[in-house]
Amino acid sequence: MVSAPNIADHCPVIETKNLSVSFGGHLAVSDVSCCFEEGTLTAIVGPNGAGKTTYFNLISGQLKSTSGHVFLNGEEITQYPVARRAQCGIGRAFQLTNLFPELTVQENIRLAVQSMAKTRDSFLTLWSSHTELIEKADHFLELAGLGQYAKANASTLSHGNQRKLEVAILMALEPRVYMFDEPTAGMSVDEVPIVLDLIKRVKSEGNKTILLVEHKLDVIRSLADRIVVLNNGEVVADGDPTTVMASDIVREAYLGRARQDRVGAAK
Ligand SMILES: Nc1ncnc2c1ncn2[C@@H]1O[C@H](COP(=O)(O)OP(=O)(O)OP(=O)(O)O)[C@@H](O)[C@H]1O
Repeated sequence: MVSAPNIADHCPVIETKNLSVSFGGHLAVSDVSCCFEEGTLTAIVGPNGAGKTTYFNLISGQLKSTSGHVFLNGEEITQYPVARRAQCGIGRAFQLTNLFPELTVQENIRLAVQSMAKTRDSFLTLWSSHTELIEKADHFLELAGLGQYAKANASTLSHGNQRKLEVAILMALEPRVYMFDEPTAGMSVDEVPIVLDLIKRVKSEGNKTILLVEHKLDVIRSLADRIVVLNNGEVVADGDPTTVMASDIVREAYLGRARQDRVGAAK
């Protein structure tokens, strides 16, 4: 067993050490060691099949690693199941699987607020603070720009509004680590800014650690403090966005830009 990082010196919020998983001999994530600090937003990028979602699954607990370790605030959580990791503060927005489609938008958020309150308070306190719970749910509802849909069933919302609701639910759960997997996928151009603003709002709290799997360069540019590039399950670049995006190998192979730029310049 690998010893936990030295908490006295410095302790990243999330750390993966030599993390690997293979599927029938295919190494989908290969020996990935990365630290993610409080107050930062890291974009995990790479071509299709690079291992981004698999790496996310290993951190949030959906998948068990073949080898390696995951730490949260210095505590080893490698063997913890998903629910325990969530209780410890890892929050992940799935592609709409977190929603209760037959409940209203307001009820969906209220459930999240309520589950947070339950972990903190007794039922007696809960009962007396019922109004406070609703007010808090409405606060997240408004933040997500979903006020007008409060009484609508979640299943009746557009895809974009369902994604917003998902982010609002995640915010209501107040995790320490936010994991977003392509949060704007399938959204119309005018819906994207609301989700980006929500993520910026989380970021502005300054004490959250945000991981984002994303393909869209403009989204990465507007949000990321750091980019980690995966290819064939391995980290091939890691650094500040300007440096990583300017790197030829990354632009050409993983972001698909260098060739386009050259073609554009030659015209
Ligand atoms: N449950 C699984 N069983 C077998 N192979 C898997 C499984 N999950 C992922 N893989 C394989 O692992 C590799 C990494 O997949 P992953 O979904 O993590 O890539 P990705 O970078 O998220 O890709 P994309 O950008 O297309 O979503 C791929 O080759 C994929 O086929």
